[in-house]
Amino acid sequence: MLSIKNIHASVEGKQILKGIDLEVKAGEVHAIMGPNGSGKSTLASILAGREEYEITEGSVSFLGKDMLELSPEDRAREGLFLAFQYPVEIPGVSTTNFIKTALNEKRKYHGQQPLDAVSFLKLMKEKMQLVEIDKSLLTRSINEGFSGGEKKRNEIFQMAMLEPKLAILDETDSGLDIDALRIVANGVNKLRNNERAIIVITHYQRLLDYLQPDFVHVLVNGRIVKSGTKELALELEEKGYDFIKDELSLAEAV
Ligand SMILES: Nc1ncnc2c1ncn2[C@@H]1O[C@H](COP(=O)(O)OP(=O)(O)OP(=O)(O)O)[C@@H](O)[C@H]1O
Repeated sequence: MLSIKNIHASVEGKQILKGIDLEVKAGEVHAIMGPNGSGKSTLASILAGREEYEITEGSVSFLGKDMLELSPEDRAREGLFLAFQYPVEIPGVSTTNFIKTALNEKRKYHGQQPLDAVSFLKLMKEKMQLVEIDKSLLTRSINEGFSGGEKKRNEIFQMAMLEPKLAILDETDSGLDIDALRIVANGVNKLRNNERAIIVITHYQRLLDYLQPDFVHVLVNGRIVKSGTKELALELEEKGYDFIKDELSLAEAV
């Protein structure tokens, strides 16, 4: 599904990613954790194709294609979805219209007819139940005046509607109350299947309790310095990042 090899990236001349390697297969859920400022969102941004990030070395293949050669729009049409850490407000555009346009663009790219109004509404209804989102939010301008939790739930609703091959959730758990966290995590779990991969960027073990990732990676200072199973997240919760930094300094000294 996704193969990241030796990615180096910089922004405004500052090197942030210093050699990332990551292999993600269909059906897998990967969690990326790491201290503030270590480069987690930057990794998500370069995968989505944000232009201010310069990739200075390395390659990314997505579904067998050279991802870095694709425009951000084509990456989305190919099946990439990014749930933003800070979802943007788009005044004057309702979530419903936004999703309808995105969905039909994707269908057109894959040679399919636009979804008719009845099928679209049926799909909306089904997915609304999945993420337990209030109908009134969908007719309002995207994210305008939404609470932090509503914005995050709206991101997962968009994911449910667009049915991506690869979803990257950047701190989707931040700002959620305990019930909303459970609802969002359950929504994500329902969207798991053998043909879809999910990368979750998070600071909190609690989300991973619900999601049960297959792999956990720790990103420190622009590199993945440790990978493991979900037990690694428990160890991090207990010991903090210092033990990894200590291991790193020991390895460097040796
Ligand atoms: N557009 C930008 N302009 C300048 N610096 C940037 C930009 N984007 C990221 N950086 C810098 O890159 C570094 C990594 O930031 P990034 O947001 O990727 O970290 P993160 O691991 O996601 O952090 P957090 O856990 O706090 O969200 C930080 O020092 C940040 O200030």
